[in-house]
Amino acid sequence: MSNHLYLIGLPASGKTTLGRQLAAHYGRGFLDLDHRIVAEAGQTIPEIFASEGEAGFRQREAAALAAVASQPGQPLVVATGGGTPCFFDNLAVLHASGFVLWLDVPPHELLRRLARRNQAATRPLLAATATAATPQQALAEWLARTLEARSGFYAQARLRHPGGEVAEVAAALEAAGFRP
Ligand SMILES: Nc1ncnc2c1ncn2[C@@H]1O[C@H](COP(=O)(O)OP(=O)(O)O)[C@@H](O)[C@H]1O
Ligand SMILES: O=C(O)C1=C[C@@H](OP(=O)(O)O)[C@@H](O)[C@H](O)C1
Ligand SMILES: [Mg+2]
Repeated sequence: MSNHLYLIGLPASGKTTLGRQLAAHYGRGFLDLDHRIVAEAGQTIPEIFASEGEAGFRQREAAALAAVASQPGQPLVVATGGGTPCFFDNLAVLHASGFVLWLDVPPHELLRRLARRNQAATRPLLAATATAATPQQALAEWLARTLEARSGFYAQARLRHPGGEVAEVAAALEAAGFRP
């Protein structure tokens, strides 16, 4: 098992964005689990959801995580997808193979980021909110509902942090016991 640094949290919490920055900061490789799933499937995330349903996507996600967790070589910074820790035994796999950071960004900030053009288009779970009569309200409700359902998983992270400047997050990680 490896010693990866995993980022977990709701969509738009910045797992991909901050993950890349942390990888550069620590001189580690960066891996986005969703990008790996897309490369292996030869389909986009919305295409996978359309052809195989969420169940098919979750199978692919668990398989991709298991492969990353056990891959030999240098430890990486890994951005997971928003649902990754909440299915199968993925949370145990995360803890067994690295340090888990929950990017806990307030829902009003997630709402602001996700309301931007095209953010819902690449995230099939949000697609229905974009075509709702009141998209902002539908998005806010989805975020509240999803945080409620997932917070018990997210809260098991070694560190809960709102994100921000990479040096600040790195200092918090090291104070919480992360060894680069
Ligand atoms: N700290 C931040 N401040 C403002 N916007 C951000 C921040 N982090 C990410 N974003 C923006 O939010 C959107 C989603 O970020 P992303 O890194 O893809 O999140 P995730 O991988 O958690 O879904 C992107 O448009 C990104 O530019
Ligand atoms: O929250 C989720 O269940 C999902 C989040 C997405 O990743 P991001 O959190 O990077 O948007 C992606 O894995 C898929 O659309 C499902
Ligand atoms: Mg992402």
